[in-house]
Amino acid sequence: MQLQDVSLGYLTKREATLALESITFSVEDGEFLSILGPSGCGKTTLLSIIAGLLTPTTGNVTLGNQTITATSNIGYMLQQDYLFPWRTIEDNITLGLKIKGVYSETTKAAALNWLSQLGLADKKDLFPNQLSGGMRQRVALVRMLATNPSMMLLDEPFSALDYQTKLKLEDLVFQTLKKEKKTAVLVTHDIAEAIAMSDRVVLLSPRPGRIHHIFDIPNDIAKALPFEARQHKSFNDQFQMIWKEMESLASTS
Ligand SMILES: Nc1ncnc2c1ncn2[C@@H]1O[C@H](COP(=O)(O)OP(=O)(O)OP(=O)(O)O)[C@@H](O)[C@H]1O
Repeated sequence: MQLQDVSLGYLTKREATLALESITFSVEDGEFLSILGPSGCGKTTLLSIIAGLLTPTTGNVTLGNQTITATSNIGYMLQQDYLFPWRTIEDNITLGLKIKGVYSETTKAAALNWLSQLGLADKKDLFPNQLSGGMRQRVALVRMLATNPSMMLLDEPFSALDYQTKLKLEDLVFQTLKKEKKTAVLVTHDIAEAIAMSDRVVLLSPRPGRIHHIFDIPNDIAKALPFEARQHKSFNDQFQMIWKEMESLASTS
């Protein structure tokens, strides 16, 4: 996936806001990339552009050789799980298949297999309000995987969870996406989460959102499970380095 000189301005009746300016980077196939930055720097806007939901004012975004659009095969996992409360877990995880017109015995079996791999086989006939927050996010992960997307977009998917659940789910998501060799882009406020999960971290500066720096996470951290990565002796050095850069942004904005 490639972003080339992407800028986006929001126009309201009162004012024009340049939310993003000259954003250029690429994400390699199978790479896990995080976008980090202070509130209002344009992270969600950037993710919406990558998803094809917003069209950049200038520049372009391509996946393979094609410009990304809202119909590109991209999966989402968001802070809220957005499961439909009146549908069973099975109906929720197969809904995307039905919408895309690819629902069949084979694709349904694959979705149920994911549910089983993520430890929720016995929950398929329950409704979302009968599950814990962590389980619901696992269902959201299954729903995303069921349509076999080319790329996964994760917008703060762990931030509403308690700390223990969050750490466990980070490992599960990381392991699953790596096993499937999926390309993933994560938006987060959390420096430690970005380091623990990613191959690279893009730090945005605010007003307008620009690339401040792209950090390469050393392999011994990037390739380890997030929980193990957090225990690594050089993890804290990475944290301090990115923390200082974020602090410098806060003091200049
Ligand atoms: N629909 C909109 N109309 C006008 N301005 C907008 C709109 N959405 C976002 N903005 C502005 O664009 C800028 C970037 O917003 P965005 O939500 O992308 O930032 P963010 O980094 O995701 O913030 P946060 O971390 O707080 O969620 C902000 O100045 C915001 O006020």
